[in-house]
Amino acid sequence: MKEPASPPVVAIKGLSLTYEAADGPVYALSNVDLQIAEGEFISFIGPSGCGKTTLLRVIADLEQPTGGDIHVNGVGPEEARLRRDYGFVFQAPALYPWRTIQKNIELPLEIFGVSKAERREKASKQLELVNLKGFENKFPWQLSGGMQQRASIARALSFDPKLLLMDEPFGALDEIVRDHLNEQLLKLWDKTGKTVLFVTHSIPEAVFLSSKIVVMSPRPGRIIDIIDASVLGRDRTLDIRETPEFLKIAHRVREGLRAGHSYDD
Ligand SMILES: Nc1ncnc2c1ncn2[C@@H]1O[C@H](COP(=O)(O)OP(=O)(O)OP(=O)(O)O)[C@@H](O)[C@H]1O
Repeated sequence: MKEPASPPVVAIKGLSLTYEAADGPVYALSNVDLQIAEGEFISFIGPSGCGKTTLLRVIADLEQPTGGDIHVNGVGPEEARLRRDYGFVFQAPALYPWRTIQKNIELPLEIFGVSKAERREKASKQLELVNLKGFENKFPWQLSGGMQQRASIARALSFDPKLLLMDEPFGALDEIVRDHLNEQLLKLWDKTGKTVLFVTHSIPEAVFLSSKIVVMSPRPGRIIDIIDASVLGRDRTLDIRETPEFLKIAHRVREGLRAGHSYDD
């Protein structure tokens, strides 16, 4: 008999968000429907202004939608946030320069009042997961950009959230470093079984990392295609990017982006 499907980690129905700007309304999200299952790696891709960041921020309870429904692990975004269901990684590592790497990773735990011994243990586990063992006593400025971003991933994972939200985390890094981090992130995903929501502008990055790719379009911000990439398996290495299966998915993403592009951009 078939196992009953577990409830979606993120369930979004008819979601809209309109910003009231000085020169009129901005339709950042319009009628978005999306279901994300546990353990998926979902990338959001689309041109600037299509609402990728807004969608992530709504899920993280950093913005309030103006219409529709959203549930995260079966509750509203606020309750999920208070329950610490999310970790958030931003484009800039945003580490505190006066704290060591260890102390930066411990920070969310410190805020939540976790004891010193437990903080140490949890931070050490995450340091190992992102391959930063041995760098715990360094300051952020002593680390490369890629290492700093790995430290901010460890910080987001410090209280072991079920959901990792990543807003263009590798956008500012050069291609070689980015490739390397993509491989490490896939391994981390496989090891931890987290559900990852990842914003990117890069087609190869989206296809390489994801189990599903959500293609978005601006004015109004909306989803125009959802592409299943599970045919690529979970155990991927960078050379998968040369395979016909990979190129076929990349082609479909590109077609989606082209169809949703307005040429007055
Ligand atoms: N606080 C705000 N007030 C008014 N408009 C906003 C606000 N935040 C975002 N917007 C607008 O909402 C739209 C969606 O923005 P959002 O940042 O979500 O897009 P994005 O797809 O993440 O873009 P990018 O790829 O450039 O980061 C854009 O037109 C943006 O200018």
